[in-house]
Amino acid sequence: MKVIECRNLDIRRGSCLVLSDLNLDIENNQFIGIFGPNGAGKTTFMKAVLGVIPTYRGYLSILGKSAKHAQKDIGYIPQYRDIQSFRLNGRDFVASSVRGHQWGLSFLTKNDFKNVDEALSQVQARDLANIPLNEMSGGQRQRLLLAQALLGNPKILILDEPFSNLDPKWVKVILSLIKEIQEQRQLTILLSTHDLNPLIHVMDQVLCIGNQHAVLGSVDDVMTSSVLTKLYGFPLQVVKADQHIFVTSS
Ligand SMILES: Nc1ncnc2c1ncn2[C@@H]1O[C@H](COP(=O)(O)OP(=O)(O)OP(=O)(O)O)[C@@H](O)[C@H]1O
Repeated sequence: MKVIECRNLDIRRGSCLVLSDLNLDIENNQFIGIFGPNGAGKTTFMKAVLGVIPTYRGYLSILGKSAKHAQKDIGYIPQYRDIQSFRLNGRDFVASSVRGHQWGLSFLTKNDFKNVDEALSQVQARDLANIPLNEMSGGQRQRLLLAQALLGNPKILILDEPFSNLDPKWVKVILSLIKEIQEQRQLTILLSTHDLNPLIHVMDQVLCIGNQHAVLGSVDDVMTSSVLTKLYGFPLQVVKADQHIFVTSS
């Protein structure tokens, strides 16, 4: 089943054409790593899928619906969400997004709290329920953001650079958690990153975005010197060694 379908899609931010003539299909239960230079349009693409940026031309279908109508099927962790200074404890923080589509604090039912506790269990964070956010590590807060994204049983998870502030050990921990949840719930995952190496054994395909274009395929097909040189707009070399990928401009 097609989860995301783009046909001749153009996406603009203001007067700038960020993505042009995008054609791609993403199937159900796929883990997609999104890669590309700064400012290429990774966040823009993810926000178009989320239905918060309008598309300019072409066709975009999410789970057979318009992006706006599919919003309830998507869990999202935005880039740079700084929750460090929040005075809430872990459980209240996750609970605060139970009715994410409503303004202000809302009354939560017993069933809502049951769902919050299930989400905390799923990300192995029951022990964080009563701890204030400002006393947690970055990796612990990342678990709570993941718990929030899982509320409402989404079919798609969009994670915008979820590892940017984590050390390699925490990247591994959070990534295994995401993979486990994906397999259990048969989710489609879009995860953007500037380092694909931790994802190599976890993702099904790479979506590389650059120079207004995007290429979707296996790591072997996409992470090549010729594809990256085209998308980055200057000569790049890709070296694969010891199950790692090195991208270099020399
Ligand atoms: N709110 C906005 N209004 C106008 N242009 C924007 C806006 N946000 C981003 N842009 C532009 O859209 C382009 C794509 O930005 P985007 O944030 O999607 O890139 P990215 O690939 O996610 O970058 P990074 O890896 O640095 O996070 C950039 O040229 C950026 O300047």
